[in-house]
Amino acid sequence: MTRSFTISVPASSANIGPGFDVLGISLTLYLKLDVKIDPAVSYEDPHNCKITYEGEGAESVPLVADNNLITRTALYVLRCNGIRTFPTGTHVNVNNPIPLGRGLGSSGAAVVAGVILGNEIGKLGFSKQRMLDYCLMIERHPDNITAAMMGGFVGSYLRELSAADLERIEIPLAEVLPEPAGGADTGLVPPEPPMNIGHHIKYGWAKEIKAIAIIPNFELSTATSRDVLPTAYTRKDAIFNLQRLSVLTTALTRSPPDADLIYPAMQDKLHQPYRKTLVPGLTEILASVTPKTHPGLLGICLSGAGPTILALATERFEEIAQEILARFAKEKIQCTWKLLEPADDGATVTEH
Ligand SMILES: Nc1ncnc2c1ncn2[C@@H]1O[C@H](COP(=O)(O)OP(=O)(O)OP(=O)(O)O)[C@@H](O)[C@H]1O
Ligand SMILES: N[C@@H](CCO)C(=O)O
Repeated sequence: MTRSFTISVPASSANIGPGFDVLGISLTLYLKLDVKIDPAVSYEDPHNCKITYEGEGAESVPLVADNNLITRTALYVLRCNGIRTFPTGTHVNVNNPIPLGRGLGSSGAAVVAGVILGNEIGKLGFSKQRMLDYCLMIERHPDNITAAMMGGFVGSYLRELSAADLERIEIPLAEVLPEPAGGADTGLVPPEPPMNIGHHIKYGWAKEIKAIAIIPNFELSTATSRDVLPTAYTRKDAIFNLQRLSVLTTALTRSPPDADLIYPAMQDKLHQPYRKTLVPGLTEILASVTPKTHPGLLGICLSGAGPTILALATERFEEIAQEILARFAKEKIQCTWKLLEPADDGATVTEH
């Protein structure tokens, strides 16, 4: 029997200033997979999976099942559960409006979509909480993943694992995800993730607050943007962030939002100062676009690992965006911008 369904997963912005690897907001820009399984159709593919792709990344994303992040993740979930390939006649059409490598959680959305695809195809019946465990074996900081899966404004942490569980999660990624094998099934059975790796809480969100994403026209991979960070911090800098984080999570829930409280609470000393070498103009933009110069602005930060800038505001969205666009233009960087809101439902599956 033919089956078709759509998986929808929102973009997300991690960190929100001081919440490095901890805070995430899902955003109303959705990666969509239209999946059709027709056993009467046979695709010439060793994994029985035909991938078609539209949108961001169409020129670069591989369309081979064991090489594409979405389907490779789905294969990992299936193989952990004793299923080697997609069912005969699987067609996955990807529609992706989330720009790649810009700090808007494109890889998080792809991993969440892949885990849900594996769960649906294998009829595994996992809860979102269990699916998060699978996601966290692949993308090992919980901020984007949790926001994309659960939706809304979320805080998350990784449970301290037992020595045995730690061994399972610390194995190299190549041994978790099936390696592209050019068609041959290596027979590898990947390790199942430990239970309940990630814990999260969903905060409220003041209805007046919208998110302006200013997206530069260059990619910055998360790996490169993490490579510039120090391995140790001073007590002073750790306390600086913790103090702000403790205020920010509640300040963003209060109506009307208080810019005097939120703007300073979105300052950070753990990642943004080090990433300025990778995002020309970053320090100047963060310091000069303020609630005083731009009424309506609440706070401003680097979105995830960058280079996108996220400005939270209640009004004058166009004006704020144009100011940041002009500042990037002085650095010879062209940008686009989008006005977004938290995507409350997170990832969803709709049967047709
Ligand atoms: N829809 C997709 N299909 C296949 N691969 C994807 C897709 N989206 C992202 N990827 C993979 O993820 C990479 C980008 O991941 P990266 O973590 O560097 O950036 P990001 O997730 O966009 O940003 P951040 O994690 O800072 O929010 C891409 O280069 C690509 O390999
Ligand atoms: N918290 C992560 C998000 C990027 O995926 C970082 O800033 O490196």
